[in-house]
Amino acid sequence: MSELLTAAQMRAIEQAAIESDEVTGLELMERAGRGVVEAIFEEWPELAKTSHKAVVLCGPGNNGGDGFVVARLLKKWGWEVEVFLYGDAEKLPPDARVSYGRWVELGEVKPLGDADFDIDHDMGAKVVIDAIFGTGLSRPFYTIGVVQDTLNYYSSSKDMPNVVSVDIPSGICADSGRYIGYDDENPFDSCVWANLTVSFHSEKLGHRLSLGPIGVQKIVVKSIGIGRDLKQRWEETTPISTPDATRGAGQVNGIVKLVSKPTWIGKNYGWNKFSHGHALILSGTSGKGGAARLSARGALRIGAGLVTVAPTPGALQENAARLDAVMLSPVGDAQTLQAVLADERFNALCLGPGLGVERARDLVPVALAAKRATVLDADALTAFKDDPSALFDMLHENCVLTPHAGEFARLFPDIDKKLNAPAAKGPAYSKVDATRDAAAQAGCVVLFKGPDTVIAAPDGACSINSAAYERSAPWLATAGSGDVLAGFITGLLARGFAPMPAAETAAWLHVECALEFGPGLIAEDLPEQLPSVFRRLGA
Ligand SMILES: NC(=O)C1=CN([C@@H]2O[C@H](COP(=O)(O)OP(=O)(O)OC[C@H]3O[C@@H](n4cnc5c(N)ncnc54)[C@H](O)[C@@H]3O)[C@@H](O)[C@H]2O)[C@@H](O)CC1
Ligand SMILES: Nc1ncnc2c1ncn2[C@@H]1O[C@H](COP(=O)(O)OP(=O)(O)O)[C@@H](O)[C@H]1O
Ligand SMILES: [K+]
Repeated sequence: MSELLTAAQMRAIEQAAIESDEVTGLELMERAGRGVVEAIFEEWPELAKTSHKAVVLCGPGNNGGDGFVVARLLKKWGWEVEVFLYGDAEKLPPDARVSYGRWVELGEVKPLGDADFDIDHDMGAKVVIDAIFGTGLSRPFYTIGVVQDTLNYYSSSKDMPNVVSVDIPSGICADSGRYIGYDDENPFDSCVWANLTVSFHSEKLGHRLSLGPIGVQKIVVKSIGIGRDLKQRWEETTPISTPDATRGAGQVNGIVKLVSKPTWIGKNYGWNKFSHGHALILSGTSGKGGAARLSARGALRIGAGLVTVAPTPGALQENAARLDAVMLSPVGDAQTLQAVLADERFNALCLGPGLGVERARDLVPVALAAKRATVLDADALTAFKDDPSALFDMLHENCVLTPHAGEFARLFPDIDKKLNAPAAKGPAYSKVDATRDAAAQAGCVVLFKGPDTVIAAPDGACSINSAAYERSAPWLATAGSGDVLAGFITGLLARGFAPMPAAETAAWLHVECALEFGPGLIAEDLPEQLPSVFRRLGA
């Protein structure tokens, strides 16, 4: 899995490199600028063939410094380059000041002010470089409206320039993906909208979270030669509990992972079905069984040895007519569930999809008392909205909660309030912060759904399953798809996966199934994609 860094983590890694005399800050800036130019020519090879015009917008920090390097390199490549600076050249940080000085030997710098700025629209710039703010954006940048107006002007012209953001589009918080100072509900003209974003060393959280990917559009990461061994040294010398001024304790080297292709998913067919566990999916009353059947199908396809659906006695016929490989066992009340769970072979439970809130309130305590690996979703979460702490008191470390945004708000109202407060300054409280806080509060793994699904454990371990860029699958937001995800997790738990890898692997496969099918997908299609996805993975 690759790593997603916060601005503070990136700064610490850069600092460690500089302090070890491996490299200077100015060299890193040069490498960053070179990386941007390389990425431009890789993305649009025709641009490298003849000279063109670029407009470079520089800001008051080191992101602006990168911009001056790009301007110089493009000029040396023979391009016409027009440079604007937001801020005062005399106040630039040292490395950016040097890069500015190297540029002014080649060309002029015009002011980029709060009013309209004077780009010659007829010049036909092929590329606009956004080097106004990077990881250091700390407060709202309302001039973005002026910048974006100018870019919009270009966008409506025939010869549209390519907007390339250095590190992250200006206006986006690198830690949270939120647009600082703007209303998340109405984010237009609140950040630079790039065609390509070129970041350095590792992606930042903001490239994957929240609205980040909308502004980023396409992300390329360029090496700036900071060695892995150096990062390892930094991690070893930075205890996990080191407090960080901006993030609180325990989050400096608690690096978030980007969930990627699982290294192992294969089922060992040398064993028998009992060695792959027996999942029990609790279901509801007659006419409400679809959701649990979707979960059951998901659990079976992902490789649970046996799957049993447990509806009310009255819903037995309905389910019998719809299920073949999945078994049935009626559960009328809490007592019956307790009796069923006397059979130790049921090693993974799923409660929530189509369960009914009343029934969930009765059955969840019995299920949790049985201490099996347990997924709680949908009604099993909503059932505790009036007293979430009653649920948290019963949870154990083998549980996974899978809330969508609405369920998250019901179970964790205080955390949700923080997450939804306007992002007035950077770094803003993020979905990663929220999910970590929720996992700590609940005492188990929490998987917070969305195109940026965040999975966190109580010890701070955290990963993002991103359905952005080449894995964008908006058609996955279809009725019942969450039920299938709950089933996937339950199936992997039945197979013996620990909660965190079960949640990560299930979420990754869930998106993979959606990509495999494509638009037009309905929830029933998801489990049916697993065989071909597994084949592709060589499982
Ligand atoms: N950390 C690293 O390892 C490297 C960083 N580099 C570049 O350096 C960037 C980070 O540089 P900085 O930390 O200087 O951050 P930025 O260049 O993003 O800007 C920070 C500066 O802008 C000011 N500022 C923040 N929000 C403002 C607002 N709304 N209006 C006006 N001023 C505002 C801050 O007070 C600070 O002076 C990265 O994004 C990257 O482009 C690269 O040079 C390569 C290496
Ligand atoms: N824009 C999106 N792109 C990719 N996946 C998404 C998107 N929006 C939602 N999802 C995923 O779709 C699923 C929806 O689950 P959920 O909200 O529980 O719906 P339901 O209750 O109908 O099953 C979740 O796995 C979520 O992560
Ligand atoms: K930028």
